[in-house]
Parts: sequence; C-alpha cells; structure tokens
Amino acid sequence: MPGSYFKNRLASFGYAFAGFIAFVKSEPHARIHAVATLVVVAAGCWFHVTKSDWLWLIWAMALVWITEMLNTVIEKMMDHLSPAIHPKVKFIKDLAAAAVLVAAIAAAITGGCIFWPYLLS
Ligand SMILES: Nc1ncnc2c1ncn2[C@@H]1O[C@H](COP(=O)(O)OP(=O)(O)OP(=O)(O)O)[C@@H](O)[C@H]1O
Repeated sequence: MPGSYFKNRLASFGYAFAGFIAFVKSEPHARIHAVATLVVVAAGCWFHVTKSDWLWLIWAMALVWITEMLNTVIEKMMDHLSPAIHPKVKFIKDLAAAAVLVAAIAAAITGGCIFWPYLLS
C-alpha cells in the first residue's frame, strides 16, 4: 500500500535520526565533532564565506562525521563479535581509527585554506 510505503520510509528516517542522537549522547568524540561543527559554522557565518567555501566546509565536516560514525560502528561490532584480545581486532580497530585521522587532517587543511585569508584580511 502506498500509505504504508511512505510510513515505512518516514520510520527509517526516524531510526537514522535516533541513531545520530544516540551517537552524540554516548560518544565523547561525537561531542567534540559537534562543538567543532558549531565553531566552523559560526566562523563561516562571521566571515561571510563564499558558497563554494561553504560546500568545501560541508563536505569536510561530513567526511569527519561519517568516518567517526563508521569507526564507532566497527568498534562496537568488534567488541560485540570478538570481545577477546586479538591482533586482527587491533588491526581492524586501528585502521578504522586511521580513517578518522585522515579525514580530520583533510578537514583541518581545508578549514585552514578557507579561513586563513579571512583571518589575514
Ligand atoms: N579486542 C582487542 N584486541 C586487540 N586489541 C584491541 C582490542 N580492543 C581494542 N584494542 C586496541 O587497544 C587500543 C585501544 O582501544 P580502544 O577501543 O580503547 O580505542 P580508543 O580509540 O581509545 O576507543 P574509544 O573510542 O572508546 O576512546 C587500540 O590500539 C585498539 O586497537
């Protein structure tokens, strides 16, 4: 039935939103990203950055959020499926953390390139 199709899609958005809220509530790293996001958005508004600057900032922030969420998923999944100490688990977790590091470095460089000229002017 078309009615239940849209109801199910709406429910899926609800689950995704609930997942995001749970992530921010339970993970200290997520709260750091939330603060960083607010600071970047405030700085973008303050300096009136251009539309293309906003697009770069949005993608950089999204990349960090997405990698951090996937890192958390992998950590939780490994803790659930393989709670014992194992070198493969260490490799998997460290690699997932490295993905966040790469995203964070790329985002920091992006932010620096965008805001530096505004700070100088
Ligand atoms: N089951 C395991 N077997 C082997 N090494 C593990 C295991 N669980 C965690 N480690 C390793 O121990 C170190 C710390 O892991 P932990 O999960 O506490 O990371 P963290 O980034 O500090 O996590 P959090 O996001 O909870 O702060 C990492 O190098 C990780 O790979």
